[in-house]
Amino acid sequence: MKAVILAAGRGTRLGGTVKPLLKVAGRRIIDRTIILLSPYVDEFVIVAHSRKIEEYLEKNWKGKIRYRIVWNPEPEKGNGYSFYLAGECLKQILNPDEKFVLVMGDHVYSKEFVERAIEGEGLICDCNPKYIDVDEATKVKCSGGRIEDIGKNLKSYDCVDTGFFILTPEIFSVAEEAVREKEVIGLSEIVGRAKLKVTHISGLFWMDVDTKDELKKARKCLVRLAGVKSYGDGFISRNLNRRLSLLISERIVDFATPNQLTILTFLFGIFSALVALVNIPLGGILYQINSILDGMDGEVARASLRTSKFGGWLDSILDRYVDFAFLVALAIASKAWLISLFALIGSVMVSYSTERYKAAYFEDIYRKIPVMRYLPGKRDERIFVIMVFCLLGYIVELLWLLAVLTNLRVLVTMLAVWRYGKR
Ligand SMILES: O=P(O)(O)O[C@H]1[C@@H](O)[C@@H](OP(=O)(O)O[C@@H]2[C@@H](O)[C@H](O)[C@@H](O)[C@H](O)[C@@H]2O)[C@H](O)[C@@H](O)[C@@H]1O
Ligand SMILES: Nc1ccn([C@@H]2O[C@H](COP(=O)(O)O)[C@@H](O)[C@H]2O)c(=O)n1
Ligand SMILES: [Mg+2]
Repeated sequence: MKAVILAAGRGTRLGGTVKPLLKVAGRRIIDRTIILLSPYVDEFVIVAHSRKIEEYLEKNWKGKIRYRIVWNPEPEKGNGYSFYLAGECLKQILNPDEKFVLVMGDHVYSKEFVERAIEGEGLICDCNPKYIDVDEATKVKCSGGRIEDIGKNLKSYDCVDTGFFILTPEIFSVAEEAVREKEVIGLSEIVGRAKLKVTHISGLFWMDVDTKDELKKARKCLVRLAGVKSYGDGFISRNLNRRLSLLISERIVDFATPNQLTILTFLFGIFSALVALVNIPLGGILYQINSILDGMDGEVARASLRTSKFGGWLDSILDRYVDFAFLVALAIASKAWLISLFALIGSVMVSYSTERYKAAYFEDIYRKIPVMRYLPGKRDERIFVIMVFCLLGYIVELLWLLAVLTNLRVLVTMLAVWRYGKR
């Protein structure tokens, strides 16, 4: 499938910025579009006006994707003219009934939106837009599953235009006719004339980034939506830690990489263990802060489409070292060596048992065996309990609780896998 990205806009409301090169939640808009469409698209046709786009693609995408640039020297003629120029190029390479994707260069889409939209037909519309200012949106009046009327100033409308289209080459004749008749032509007029089919998608994230406020909102939404893991977060993480880590993640997503955050969080965790050697209450507080910060790497990774097997593996490995270091600090402070050993083994085995399930069954245990999600003893819960007991000064009691809780959880995990998780 081919994809057209209209990237010839002048970005007037953003001071002439080349909007497709704007960084939103750690990814330039054009990168996010290419990454999300690449599983479905074998060649991109990018309509551009700025040489910066050509230079950027040359530096970052040459050899990784097939693309060609169509120059639009007259962006003032409207995005319909840009689409017409793309058509003049696409007509040479598309079969008569071959579908292709058309997206706007300044729109940001979630992975879930693209997965649904790519299966659609015609103009992808949103009946219940949750993230945009509807007053600014292009509205669509439908009749019989097709566009009856389209424009920003419609009084009566059924949905809004998401800027995502699944088209066929027959649209090009409509574009040619429109360009012959008018000096300035909008894409809306072309698809309106064509009475394009409409596919409705609702409740999924997409945004048109035209202003600084929309840029900030898109970043915040992407971090919050993609930032949280679907499963695997414990009670403390879901109800406390994520609320705090997301606030930080949305402020640093454009400046830090997931792996940098993993390493920084690890160093902070080791620091909390060293502090615990001399001041257990303070060490406990720092350990809980470390636990909160440990959510940032994944949040930034998911929001910026930069998750990696290595990063996830590194995150998990370094968490074990932090847990080990802190429990060793408690053992030294309490001199309760034997029970500390059992607490240490149990803590590591909680993580090992769930991660080993993933390696053995190639499934997430929390997805496959839902009851596991409610079993206490996940890292966020352990660390919060450790902080409380450190503040109260009950270290030996804490070590006994951890030793019993963690090893019992591993036993229950084995029973749960035996009962529910075997193939
Ligand atoms: O003992 P468990 O809970 O199994 O340990 C898991 C934990 O290390 C995961 O780390 P991640 O960064 O994904 O989870 C964070 C927690 O560590 C923090 O405590 C919490 O506050 C934060 O919100 C995140 O949930 C590893 O990825 C797993 O591999 C590991 O099993
Ligand atoms: N450097 C990293 C760190 C983490 N990830 C991914 O995030 C998951 C952990 O999510 P948290 O929000 O709980 O930290 C981890 O399993 C990886 O999938 C990453 O890709 N790179
Ligand atoms: Mg993490």
